[in-house]
Amino acid sequence: MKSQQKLLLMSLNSGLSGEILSDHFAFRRLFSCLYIPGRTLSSRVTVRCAAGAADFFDKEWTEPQSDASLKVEFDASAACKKFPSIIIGSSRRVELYDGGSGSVQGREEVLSDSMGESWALPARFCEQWSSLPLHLQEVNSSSEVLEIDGKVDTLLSDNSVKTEIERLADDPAEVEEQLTKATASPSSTSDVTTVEVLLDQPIGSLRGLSKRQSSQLEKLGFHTLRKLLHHFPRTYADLQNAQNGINDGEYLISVGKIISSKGIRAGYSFGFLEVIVGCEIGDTSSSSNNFGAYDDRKEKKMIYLHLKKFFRGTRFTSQPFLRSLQEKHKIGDTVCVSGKVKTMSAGDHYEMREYHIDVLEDDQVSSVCTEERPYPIYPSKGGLPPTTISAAITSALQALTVNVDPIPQDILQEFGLLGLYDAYMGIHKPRNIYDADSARKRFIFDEFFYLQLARLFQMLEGLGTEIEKNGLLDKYRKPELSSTYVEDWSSLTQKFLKTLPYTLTSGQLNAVSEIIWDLKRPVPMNRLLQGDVGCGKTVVAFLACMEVIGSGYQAAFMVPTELLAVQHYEHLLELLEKIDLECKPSIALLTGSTSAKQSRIIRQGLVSGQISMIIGTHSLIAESVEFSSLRIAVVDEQHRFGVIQRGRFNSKLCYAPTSLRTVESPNDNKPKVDASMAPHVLAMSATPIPRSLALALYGDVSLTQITDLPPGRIPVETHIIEGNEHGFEEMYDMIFDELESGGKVYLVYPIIEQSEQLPQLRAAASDLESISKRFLNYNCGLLHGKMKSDEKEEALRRFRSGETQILLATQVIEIGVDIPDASMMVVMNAERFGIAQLHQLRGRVGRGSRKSKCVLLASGPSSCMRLKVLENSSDGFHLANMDLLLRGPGDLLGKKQSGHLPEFPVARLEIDGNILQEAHLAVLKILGSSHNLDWYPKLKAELSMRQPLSSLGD
Ligand SMILES: Nc1ncnc2c1ncn2[C@@H]1O[C@H](COP(=O)(O)OP(=O)(O)OP(=O)(O)O)[C@@H](O)[C@H]1O
Repeated sequence: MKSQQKLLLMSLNSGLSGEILSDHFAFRRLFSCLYIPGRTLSSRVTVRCAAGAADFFDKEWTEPQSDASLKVEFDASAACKKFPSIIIGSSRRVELYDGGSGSVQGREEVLSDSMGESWALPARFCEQWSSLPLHLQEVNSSSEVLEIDGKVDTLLSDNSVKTEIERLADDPAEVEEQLTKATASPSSTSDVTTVEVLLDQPIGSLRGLSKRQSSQLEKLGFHTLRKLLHHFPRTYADLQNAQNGINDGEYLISVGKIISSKGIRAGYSFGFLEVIVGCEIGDTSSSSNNFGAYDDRKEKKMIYLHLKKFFRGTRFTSQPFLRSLQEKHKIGDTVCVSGKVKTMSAGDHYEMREYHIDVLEDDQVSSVCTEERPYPIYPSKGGLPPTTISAAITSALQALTVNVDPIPQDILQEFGLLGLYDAYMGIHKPRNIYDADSARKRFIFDEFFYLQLARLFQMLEGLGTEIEKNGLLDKYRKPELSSTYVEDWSSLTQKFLKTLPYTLTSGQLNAVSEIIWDLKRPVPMNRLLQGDVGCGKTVVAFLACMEVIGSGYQAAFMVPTELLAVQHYEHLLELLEKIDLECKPSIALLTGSTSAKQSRIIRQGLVSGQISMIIGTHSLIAESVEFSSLRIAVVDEQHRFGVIQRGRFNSKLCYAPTSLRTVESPNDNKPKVDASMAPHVLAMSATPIPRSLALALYGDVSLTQITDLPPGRIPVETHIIEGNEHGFEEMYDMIFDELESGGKVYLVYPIIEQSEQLPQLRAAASDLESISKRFLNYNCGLLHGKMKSDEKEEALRRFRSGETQILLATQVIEIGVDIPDASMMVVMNAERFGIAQLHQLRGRVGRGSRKSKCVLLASGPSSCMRLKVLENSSDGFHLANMDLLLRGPGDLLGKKQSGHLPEFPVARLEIDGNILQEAHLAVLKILGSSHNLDWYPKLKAELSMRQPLSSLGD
């Protein structure tokens, strides 16, 4: 039969389902169109597809089968191989609700409640698809079974639908066209209303919330469904991790019952709360346990988690206070506990000092324990229990519809993204951790996508002709890299280059050339210089400053700490020593410790132009500091500075180059700059960022990367040692050998003074005496954040000069400290530091030609495992990725970052650069096809609903 050859029969049992359908966007749209609120989930919908579409599937699927309720059971992977664009599992089934709680009935109620009765009516629904042929809109919602096939079409209660779909099926291109129109046509403005109406519904319209709860949610900023749905889980409980054995120092999530809760007064001004939770887990030690983690035959055992919180101060030791604490935790409550565990001397007892505890409702308990789904744990907000938030989110999810997505299907398809509906479900109700991860990807994509869309859209709007607009988009499609030859650098820059005690690496040379090219343009530069620790960024920035000074302007160099400011100042003075006196620029240092008198002299020098370069801390951006002609602001390790601070340089507009003492008089080659032009900004960072990021993010920020290290560097040999008695002896022996052979050693500590609460942590000041005694023939120094500025400088100076050979320090030395002959570092309680932080710390050694060592002392065997990545790699980018993987998926969400780049609630710029690139391409594609977004009304509406750009850190 003719139709048999070109028809694909698909029966959708249990709702509109079938992964394969959801992965082929044309089908998916068709189903979206056919979905009618009010139909029960058991309805079967069989759709006849065009021959071209049928070719997508293996032969047997093109043959109608005798069983009218043909099941979609096929080898999906075979189809995937044949058609790589089909990604199985990238979308959830087109289920409308989660599990049992989600019935159409429920949804209808929510919708009708929140949107008025009429919304749930088929006619109202079809209004959303105004461009669909009329008779398709008139489909009768009472059709229990809608099937279109030669054999079963009698079941159709409305022939018009059949006719239309059959007609469309004859021409696949037309199917596509109709469906595209249905979703993206400029005329389908009612879709836009749907999305806005849905996501931007006031929170009060949610079903199941009491007045008090909704006003509480309102107060906490959850004004709309959108706001609520963007309250992502902090982590997911995966009970499997407890089933697989527990190691000291591990992050554990477990469910159990509270068996005791006591507020204890342990001293005059010292009290603590101890909550004991008993959890039943699989006994891995049992020999009979060869079964899977959830196998019933597995033997169980109880473990006891002692959750402890300490309080210092007399008012925290009063009985009423302690009683109120203990009463907060009711014996018998089932709770989900997460945190780092420490083994206690009694077997099967573990202590948790930093933990989260969530009380579970009865129904949650069963879902956590039996479903094996990741269980989302929400951060509490403003005292509202996470369970209330979670319940509100569940209601909000029920109010969503599949067509809630403003991003067109073809873009989702092309970039392998979940639809928005699936993403919300995936993040809040994942079936497995991969669901949550795919959902996360979608939200990251959105963050990057809308930011870039808004920027480019605004820029396009400002342009007059189509040619100009296409020209702008072309610029973003093909970013050009430009650089300046050394011969074209100012003579001061060239002289400075010649006096350097080393030759620039090719990475440094390219970086300087790129930056100088920018400096010569009459528009403010906004450039990020990125390179791994110790690659030599400082000298590149110095050269950029020389270029500006050589052209008669001033430079400011801002660093996050006084230590670093002094270090850079002294380093620069040293480098300038060989420059002829008459052209030597005058340099000044301005920090919080600069005396008032000195500071006044410096400020006068800056205003008069007597000082051509200033190095300092954030005091540089104080209102009282003014410049005569500031032309470049270098911001070192800028992630330590807020965006606002950096932006404040812009207010220090430059005037004309006047009475500067520099040699080079302005010449004719000098660009004609606007006297009030904002200064160029050069930010420096060791945080690894993908190359595509800068342009993609801002459009006007350029990225320069140094990818090589100065020659002669020998990779730092890294040792992970367990901090037991034997480990410490081994470490001391290594220090001794290093000192004997003329090396210098940093000992890095997590804290300054020993603490009662954290007795397991080594402390810098407390260890000074014992280390000094142990290494009697050597001198020890101490450096930490609580010391006065001059004491810190002195400690560093003594270590640099070799007066001390051992420096006990805290993480103050993490950033920028440069003592090239320091050859060994020991990090105590290394697991207390993040991987990226340890990488930065380790970067303090191995900066010279001497072979260096780094010893990471771990508190227990499980921490050793985590630190192993540092033993195997010294690549900052790789380590940033590993850091994230090791911390687990829980940490992927809701992590705020600060710094030079916009703040993204979900995205992590160090690792999500590829998604950013995809979002960039998607934006170009969309704006390329519709400059004013008229073809994409949903997107246009979404843009207007999103936060203004300024709040994204611009
Ligand atoms: N081309 C080079 N050849 C040899 N040594 C160099 C070269 N460039 C820089 N150095 C030296 O390398 C050391 C590290 O340089 P610098 O402090 O600029 O690194 P950085 O990139 O700022 O590192 P960090 O991010 O750790 O602060 C310095 O002692 C510097 O003098």
